[in-house]
Amino acid sequence: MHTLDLVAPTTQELVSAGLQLPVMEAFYTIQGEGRFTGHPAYFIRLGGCDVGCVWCDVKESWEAAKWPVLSIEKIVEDALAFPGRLVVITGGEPLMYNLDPLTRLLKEKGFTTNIETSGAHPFSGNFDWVCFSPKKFKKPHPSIYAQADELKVVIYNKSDFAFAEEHANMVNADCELRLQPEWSKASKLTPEIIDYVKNHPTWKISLQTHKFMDIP
Ligand SMILES: C[S@@+](CC[C@H](N)C(=O)[O-])C[C@H]1O[C@@H](n2cnc3c(N)ncnc32)[C@H](O)[C@@H]1O
Ligand SMILES: Nc1nc2[nH]cc(C(=O)O)c2c(=O)[nH]1
Ligand code: SF4
Ligand SMILES: [Mg+2]
Repeated sequence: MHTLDLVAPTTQELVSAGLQLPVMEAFYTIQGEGRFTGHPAYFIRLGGCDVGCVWCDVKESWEAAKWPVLSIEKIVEDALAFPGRLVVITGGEPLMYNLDPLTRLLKEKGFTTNIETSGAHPFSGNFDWVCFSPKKFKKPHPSIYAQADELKVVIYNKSDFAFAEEHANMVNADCELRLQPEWSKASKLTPEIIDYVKNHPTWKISLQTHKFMDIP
C-alpha cells in the first residue's frame, strides 16, 4: 500500500528557491560608498562568497554555513522596524542566491532595493540600483553587464586602472563609473586615483566614508 506523504521542503530546497537565506547580519546605518553615499539605509548582509578577494573587508562572511538561515518574511519584518525605506543587499556575494522572492517582498512593502555585487553569479532580483564591483579573483557572469547602474572598481595596484577601463567598456553607456581605494592602501592610492580621475573625467572617486565615521 502506498501512502501519499506531503514532504516538507528541506532548508536547502528553501534556500535554492530564495525563500530562506543565510543572513550574517542586518543593520541600519549610512550608506558609505558609491552613488548613495550619505543616505540612511538598512543593510542585509547574506553569508557566503566564493570569489576570494585577498583584501576583502568581510572575510568572515565567506562561509555560508556559519550563518542562520532566515525566512524572507522574517528578514523583511526586521527591516520594517527601522524608519528608512532604502535597503542594500550585500554580503558575502548576494547573487549566489535567487533574490527574486526577497526583492519582490521588499518592494511590496515599499522599499527601494539596492545591491552590492561582484556579479560573479547569474543576476536575479528586482533592484532599483545595481552597484557592480567586478573582481579579478572570479570572472563576472555576463548577465551583470546590462544590469549595472554603477561600476565601482576597487583599486589595489596600478594594473587595476586597466581592469576598470575593460569593464567600463562592457557596461551600458549611462552606467556611473567609480574608483574606490582599497582601504588598507588608501593613503598611498588615493592621490593616484585623484590624478587618474582628473585625467579621465568619466570616472568619479568613491571612498568608504563609513570607515572614517567609524560606523558599521
Ligand atoms: C564586501 S563587498 C560585498 C558585496 C560583493 N561581494 C562585492 O564584492 O561587491 C561590498 C563592497 O566593498 C568593497 N570592498 C571590499 N573590501 C574592500 C576593501 N578592503 N577596500 C575597499 N573596498 C572594499 C567591494 O568591492 C564591494 O564594492
Ligand atoms: N556603511 C556601510 N556602507 C557600505 N556600503 C557597502 C557596504 C558593503 O559592505 O557592502 C557597506 C558597509 O558595510 N557599510
Ligand atoms: S566578492 Fe565581495 S564579499 Fe566576496 S571576497 Fe570579494 S569583496 Fe569580499
Ligand atoms: Mg562593507
